[in-house]
Amino acid sequence: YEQPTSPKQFHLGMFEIGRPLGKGKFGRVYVARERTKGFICALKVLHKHELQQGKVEKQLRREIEIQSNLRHPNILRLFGHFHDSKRVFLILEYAGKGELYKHLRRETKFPEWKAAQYIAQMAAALQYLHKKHVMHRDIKPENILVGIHGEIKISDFGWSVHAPNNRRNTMCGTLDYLPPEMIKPGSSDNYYTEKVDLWSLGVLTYEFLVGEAPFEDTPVMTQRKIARGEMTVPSFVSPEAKDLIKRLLVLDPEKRIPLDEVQKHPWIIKHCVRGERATQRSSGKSEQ
Ligand SMILES: Cc1cc(Cn2cc(-c3c(Cl)cnc4nc(-c5cn(C)nc5C)[nH]c34)cn2)no1
Repeated sequence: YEQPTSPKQFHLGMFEIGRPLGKGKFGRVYVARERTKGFICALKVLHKHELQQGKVEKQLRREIEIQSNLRHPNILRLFGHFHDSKRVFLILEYAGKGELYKHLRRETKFPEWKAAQYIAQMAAALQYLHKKHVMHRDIKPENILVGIHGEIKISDFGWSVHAPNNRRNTMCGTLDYLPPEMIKPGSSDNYYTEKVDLWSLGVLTYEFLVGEAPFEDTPVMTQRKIARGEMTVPSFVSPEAKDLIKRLLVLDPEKRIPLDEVQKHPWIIKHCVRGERATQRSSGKSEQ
């Protein structure tokens, strides 16, 4: 389908609402078809009173402002938004294979070739974001969707901001993905930059390959392990993958491997080179 022209005003009557696709903290997502052109999208419906109670209106405004200006194959498109008396509606790109974390839970962990291709796509999307001085700040499997061709799409820019950010924001949800600079209380220059996403990329790489996050523990222990960078990589993880994880999970944000080097890392090159072998491997035809 051609993507919707951008009429200034969208409204609910323009859409035929289909089955619910999922639910989040402040609402639900439905598959929807835009009536005039038959364009399929995902309609995220958020309830205003819940947004007010959760004090997340400003965050939603930022999510809309940031995500509607992004154009990248590994970032979920936000085509538009509208509201009625009780609800806010986000018109989002429909990701044909759904939520990545459900695939990860079902498969427990990903084979190295799949994890490497996902991490290469994440690095490309983050490089695009960081060039625009946007940091996502909430990279985790729950905020990644899978497109119809198996490509991944970062979604949920509710925590994204323009870098650098001097304000401390109370984060909710899992601590697992937080970098040390966001949990260390009272560090003098308690500002952080887009390098927070490099740490989260390291946590994501680990979780794709191991099936659990590297610092997973009780909240207190998790914070302590993160602050000390204490984690062990199981022996079944290849030395190349372990090397990339270790270069991302560095306490000093300035010493984390930059995204352009992530994309040239031996583990990424080994699994993502565009040759016949790589495609054979990814279809599982050749030796693993
Ligand atoms: C509120 C709220 C719910 C969620 C989580 N969530 C995201 C989706 C979703 C989006 Cl935003 C876009 N495309 C999707 N495609 C699917 C899907 C496709 N298949 C075959 N199965 C599913 C499920 N889900 C999509 C749904 N829930 N975030 O905020």
